[in-house]
Amino acid sequence: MPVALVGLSHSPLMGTNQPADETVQRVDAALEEARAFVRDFDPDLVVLYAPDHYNGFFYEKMPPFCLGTSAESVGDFGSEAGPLRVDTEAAKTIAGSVLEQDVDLTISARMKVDHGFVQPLEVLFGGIDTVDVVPVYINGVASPLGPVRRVRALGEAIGRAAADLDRRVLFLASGGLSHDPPVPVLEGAPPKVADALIEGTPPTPEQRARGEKRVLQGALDYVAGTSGRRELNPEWDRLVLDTLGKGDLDRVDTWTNAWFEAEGGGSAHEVRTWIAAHASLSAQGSYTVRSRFYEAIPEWIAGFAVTTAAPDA
Ligand SMILES: O=C(O)CCC(=O)/C=C/C=C(\O)C(=O)O
Ligand SMILES: [Fe+2]
Repeated sequence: MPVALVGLSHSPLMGTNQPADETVQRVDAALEEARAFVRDFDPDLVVLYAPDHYNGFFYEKMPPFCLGTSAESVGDFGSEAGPLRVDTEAAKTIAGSVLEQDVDLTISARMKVDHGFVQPLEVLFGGIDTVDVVPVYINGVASPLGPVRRVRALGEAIGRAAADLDRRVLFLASGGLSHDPPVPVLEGAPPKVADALIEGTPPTPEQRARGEKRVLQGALDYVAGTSGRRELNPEWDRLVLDTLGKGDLDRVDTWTNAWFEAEGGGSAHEVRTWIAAHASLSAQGSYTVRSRFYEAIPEWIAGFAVTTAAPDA
């Protein structure tokens, strides 16, 4: 079946804490190129790999991966709230096939998602209800994390499952690359924060506003060079993009979580979504990158990339 891939960084600060006009114009051009690629491919199903930022997944039960047979956006950081257009039948078929392939997978019949899922749908498709989606959560923030080879195994299994569908499937990765925004951490958290991370008590509007302000302040500190957090790392980001672009997934298998954090910061684990999407594409043979944009954008706390890829003929 026809397949294609788009990799897209997300940032909750896109549109609110804008970098210089020239940067915005370059990003817009890259996004327009990705939109043209998607229009040309004309997918009728999007397998969307994205992380969560303690809006849908909590430590009471924290799965490494979860496929939604239905999903609803919480609407954080001004992202669209409401139900995603999940193709429940396709989601169930893919989940069943993955499990049959000996890869464990949690499913959710009522998955809550945040800007990590919503932003790529808004950017590429103009909203959360314009294209059929199978949302796949990949834990990229809540330690402990398993080895990235398990992400590859999941991605390949989903790729094989998608091949059995009579659909035009776009594998879409949301997140990464190097970035270290102020996302809460359970270890050492004060009791109230720990409770929220474990139990997932929905934040009040005031609490949500405080979290969003904290991220904005984090970005202002990044720009000023006073954040004290891991700097963006363009060299590392290019290495990651080169390796994924070449389809060298055996090398990816050797990457450790400690290396991700040392080189890319705490949220660099979001690259897991890119690994999953490339593994899905690789399940149908070799592929070639069709376009690639990269720029380190401190205003968005993001090593920011947009890439497209398609199978070799
Ligand atoms: O601190 C909070 O309450 C919210 C933190 C948050 O959601 C940060 C998100 C950052 C990204 O999604 C990112 O940079 O990838
Ligand atoms: Fe994120």
